[in-house]
Amino acid sequence: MTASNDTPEYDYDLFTIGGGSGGVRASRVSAAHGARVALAEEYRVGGTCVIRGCVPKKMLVYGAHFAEDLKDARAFGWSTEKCEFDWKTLRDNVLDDVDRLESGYTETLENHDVEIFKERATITGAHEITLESGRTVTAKYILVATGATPRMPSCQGADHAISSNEAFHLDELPKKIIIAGGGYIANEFAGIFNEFGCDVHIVNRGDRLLRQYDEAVRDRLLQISTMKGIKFRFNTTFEYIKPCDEGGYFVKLSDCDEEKADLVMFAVGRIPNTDGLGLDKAGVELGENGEVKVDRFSKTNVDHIYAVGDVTDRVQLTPVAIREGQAFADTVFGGGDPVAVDHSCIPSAVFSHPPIASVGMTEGEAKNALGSVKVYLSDFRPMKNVLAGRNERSLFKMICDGENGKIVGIHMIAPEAPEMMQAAAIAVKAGLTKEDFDATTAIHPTMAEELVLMR
Ligand SMILES: Cc1cc2nc3c(=O)[nH]c(=O)nc-3n(C[C@H](O)[C@H](O)[C@H](O)COP(=O)(O)OP(=O)(O)OC[C@H]3O[C@@H](n4cnc5c(N)ncnc54)[C@H](O)[C@@H]3O)c2cc1C
Ligand SMILES: NC(=O)c1ccc[n+]([C@@H]2O[C@H](COP(=O)([O-])OP(=O)(O)OC[C@H]3O[C@@H](n4cnc5c(N)ncnc54)[C@H](O)[C@@H]3O)[C@@H](O)[C@H]2O)c1
Repeated sequence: MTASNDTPEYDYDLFTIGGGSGGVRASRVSAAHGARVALAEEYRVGGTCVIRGCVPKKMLVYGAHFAEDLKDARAFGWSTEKCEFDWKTLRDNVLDDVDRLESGYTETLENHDVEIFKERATITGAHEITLESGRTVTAKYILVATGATPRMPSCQGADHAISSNEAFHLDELPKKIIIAGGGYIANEFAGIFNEFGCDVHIVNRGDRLLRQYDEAVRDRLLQISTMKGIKFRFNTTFEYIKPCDEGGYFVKLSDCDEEKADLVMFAVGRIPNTDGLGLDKAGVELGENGEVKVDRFSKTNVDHIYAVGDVTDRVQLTPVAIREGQAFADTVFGGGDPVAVDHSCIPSAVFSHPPIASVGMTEGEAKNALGSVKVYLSDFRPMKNVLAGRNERSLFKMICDGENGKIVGIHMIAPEAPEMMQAAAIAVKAGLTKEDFDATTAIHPTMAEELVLMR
């Protein structure tokens, strides 16, 4: 594209606010299409996923899993009695790798001639952006890719609690931690802290964990997590958090006696970052949770302002933000037909211990949508767990359309379930049937072979 020749009246063809998964992809690809691009990032280039989300979280999950592997190793003949865990070593290695990734993302943008402003940006006019330093610039298009921020409930003393942002930087591990929430972050960090030997308590406002996942895998996670020592309380809210003179906090939950904990963490959802962004100055419409409202091409009600990623509160996942950023760049600067992201059948995973992975409809959703469904189950103890004496069963569940056998959902809880699900999701997205799976020869001995052997 040759937008630079078409728009000499603006400083840039595109100004992206937010250097996370969506903003970086959109900026890099727009620049590759020939646009003159600038990007503002108020914290660190790479955004939530790279700096304080998926990537460092997954490294902690790996680190935590050694606790079980080292224990299980004894049944395989290894002596591991003298093994010790040092939190600071893991924390610092993870933070060093985050630094490395941040440099990589910055370099990629610079190699594509994207100008980076390492400061907060706000919209101050239809095409005008003002940087924290006071500098004002103009752009033909503005992309809002500001992500989301942890929601902090408003009980007395809520400011004593940490969010996932701080969890990566702790000076020491808490002996006892109370985690509010029952979603992705609560379950992932409960698994991490529990494996490191902390006494973990999950407190959920509602009556179920991970409500968007299939009931069978959710129940299995609750059962295994309880067996591993994580404590759960449902239908409970926080009344207060008060600091204790000798360190830690007094915590009062509804219907419970006051108790002591070393740390309280809130993981109760994330709210779109639109506060004070100046979207009102440009007439951009927001939804009731502050999310930027967009059409299927990620365009707001204002023709030259687009939004991608968590700030639109469609699906808060990195690969979705990246796809939306790519589609935006191709639509606006690619010179071809507009590209919309298909938000159906998105696979996802919870990196709990063990992890959950899922694609498509749950059994309940399928029954509501289709009426007649056929469900196949495989409930098994992985070979490695049998030898290790680990009493943890895995569960695979396949939901098919009762009329034509088309697979409409697969749900798993098993070691490496997310790795297996990525491949299975291709088949579900492509509309394959149970017969197609049955026609595929198993790879033996694997856990994944259960996918083609289900009855
Ligand atoms: C603990 C945790 C674990 C997660 N794990 C996973 C996972 O395993 N898999 C997965 O798919 N997803 C995961 N996610 C979700 C994933 O991180 C997000 O969906 C993804 O990062 C969204 O990308 P984004 O570009 O929309 O926003 P972000 O990556 O949040 O980027 C937005 C950027 O905008 C910047 N910004 C905001 N306002 C301004 C402003 N006014 N001026 C300048 N800069 C601004 C912010 O500093 C931020 O860097 C996790 C999230 C968390 C919190
Ligand atoms: N593996 C992954 O892909 C991954 C990992 C982490 C985060 N994420 C993304 O980040 C988003 C945010 O994660 P999250 O775990 O914060 O939110 P979530 O929406 O997954 O879960 C929020 C949970 O908090 C509970 N809750 C709400 N208010 C509460 C209160 N006052 N007290 C106690 N419980 C309360 C809800 O019932 C719900 O169970 C996710 O929706 C997901 O899109 C993805």
